[in-house]
Amino acid sequence: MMTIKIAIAGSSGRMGRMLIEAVQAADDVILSVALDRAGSEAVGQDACAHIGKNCGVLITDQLSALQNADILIDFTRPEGTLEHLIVCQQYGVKMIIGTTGFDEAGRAALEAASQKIAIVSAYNMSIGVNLVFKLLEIAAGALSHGYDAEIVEMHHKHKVDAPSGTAIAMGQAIAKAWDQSLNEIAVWSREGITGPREDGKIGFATLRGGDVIGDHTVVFAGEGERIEITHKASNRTIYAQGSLRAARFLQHKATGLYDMQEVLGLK
Ligand SMILES: NC(=O)C1=CN([C@@H]2O[C@H](COP(=O)(O)OP(=O)(O)OC[C@H]3O[C@@H](n4cnc5c(N)ncnc54)[C@H](OP(=O)(O)O)[C@@H]3O)[C@@H](O)[C@H]2O)C=CC1
Ligand SMILES: O=C(O)C1=N[C@H](C(=O)O)C[C@H](O)C1
Repeated sequence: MMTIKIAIAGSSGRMGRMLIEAVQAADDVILSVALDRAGSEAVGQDACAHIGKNCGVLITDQLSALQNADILIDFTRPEGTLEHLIVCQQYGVKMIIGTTGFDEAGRAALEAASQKIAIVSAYNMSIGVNLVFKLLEIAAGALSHGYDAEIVEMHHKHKVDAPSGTAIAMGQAIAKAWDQSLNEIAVWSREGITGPREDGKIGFATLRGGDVIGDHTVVFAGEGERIEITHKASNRTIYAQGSLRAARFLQHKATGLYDMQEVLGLK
């Protein structure tokens, strides 16, 4: 069994810490690089300090350290991920990207880079949410007439993007089943005298507060009944474990852009 050398970006972030812990606990991966951005107080500290361990990998802001990794796992911000993407192409380092909030140009950059390196990019790395995407395909296919789709998500108060990447991906799954483009039929928020709801639209509602890790509900509301499909995360370890599955999957890929459905064999 080959040990995969893992680099982690945003090492002192909520997901970065969780990923370091997961890498430490697994026996087929090893932490070789821990990155944080220049100016972060974490730079120079041992990457495992938050779990009361000394793993001998110091957090660095030097992206050239990436040449010591096989795969970078990146849960940061779009601008950070896009910077890392350039360096990963330079050194032939594969990427697992959990960062949300990319615009069209950002997504195009990932697509272009995937001709040089293998990338898994997914707005949600958990098995549960990826299974929900499948359920949504079935539900939306069966409920394409006479049902209104609404997506409600709630996250912790530190989250900076809205709606969540997962909510957008859920909308995309429904729109695809309806043979539509999400941008054409999404109602991203509502306020004031909105008029009656139009048929065929997908509505989004965003809640932020406290320490909620990630709740998503899709409602299909019809005359006389309502179907609700909900996923609630209670621990970030689901995203870290999904990322490690993606790392094992990427071991056998040289180039290409993949999602978690492909990693989990759900496509
Ligand atoms: N796909 C999935 O399954 C999941 C995706 N996410 C996504 O992951 C991302 C991170 O979430 P979370 O860990 O909660 O966020 P945090 O804010 O806790 O952590 C972000 C980390 O990235 C660093 N960072 C911020 N900007 C940059 C930059 N420009 N360059 C390099 N590093 C940077 C931060 O450093 P500093 O503190 O110095 O700013 C911090 O260490 C979000 O986009 C979130 O939506 C989250 C959970 C699951
Ligand atoms: O920022 C978060 O925390 C999360 N972000 C992802 C998203 O935007 O969908 C995934 C998960 O919901 C947690």
